[in-house]
Amino acid sequence: MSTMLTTNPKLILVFSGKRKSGKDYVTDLIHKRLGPEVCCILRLSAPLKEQYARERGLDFKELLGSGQYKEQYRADMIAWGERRRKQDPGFFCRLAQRSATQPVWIVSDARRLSDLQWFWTEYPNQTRCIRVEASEHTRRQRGWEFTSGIDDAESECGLDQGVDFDWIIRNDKDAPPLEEQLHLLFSLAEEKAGTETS
Ligand SMILES: Nc1ncnc2c1ncn2[C@@H]1O[C@H](COP(=O)(O)OP(=O)(O)O)[C@@H](O)[C@H]1O
Ligand SMILES: C[C@@](O)(CCOP(=O)(O)OP(=O)(O)O)CC(=O)O
Repeated sequence: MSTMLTTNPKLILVFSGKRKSGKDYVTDLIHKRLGPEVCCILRLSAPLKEQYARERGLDFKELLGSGQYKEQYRADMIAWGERRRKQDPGFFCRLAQRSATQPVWIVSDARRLSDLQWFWTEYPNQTRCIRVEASEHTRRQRGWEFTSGIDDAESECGLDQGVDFDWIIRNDKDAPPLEEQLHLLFSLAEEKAGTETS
């Protein structure tokens, strides 16, 4: 199924990172700083969870949350999503961007090379890839526990090698403040959106 690309963004920031590394925390911070007129957050997992919840009569909002509810279904959602991606690697990317109209898009949850390749192919000049990193100690403090079949599978490891990220954001207590690490990214976004203040 091919979806017409509905708008032409100036900048697409594609984030990835392990569970509890802080993808949502960092992208929410950027969204608050740039504002909803300038940027929107696209979650590739949102259309997946919406369809999965509909098919199984589950609570979509709970699946979008960060609690234990989604963890119960994560393995099955991964398998369900991978079956869809096998037929059409860009399926969730197209659905996630269909109503985006702002000049800056923040994709908060890329997990596979096919996710990055879709954006690089459709928007080669606008796409930048950012990796959010946190130590396992930090992630455990945030509620992460290693789960075999998930944390050693493509959903969590698909971008561990072979990607030359444009930025790496270290999201640990001993890392430089996020505002400092994100400074150049904020400047780029404001320049591309034409909102930079001199
Ligand atoms: N720099 C930070 N300072 C304080 N809390 C953080 C920070 N980064 C992440 N968190 C918290 O850790 C938890 C996991 O972060 P989240 O962004 O949901 O991770 P991910 O989306 O990568 O799974 C959330 O409760 C979030 O509020
Ligand atoms: C089936 C998934 O889309 C579920 C992703 O759920 P979240 O995006 O909520 O995950 P984290 O925020 O990293 O904990 C993963 C996939 O492989 O597509």
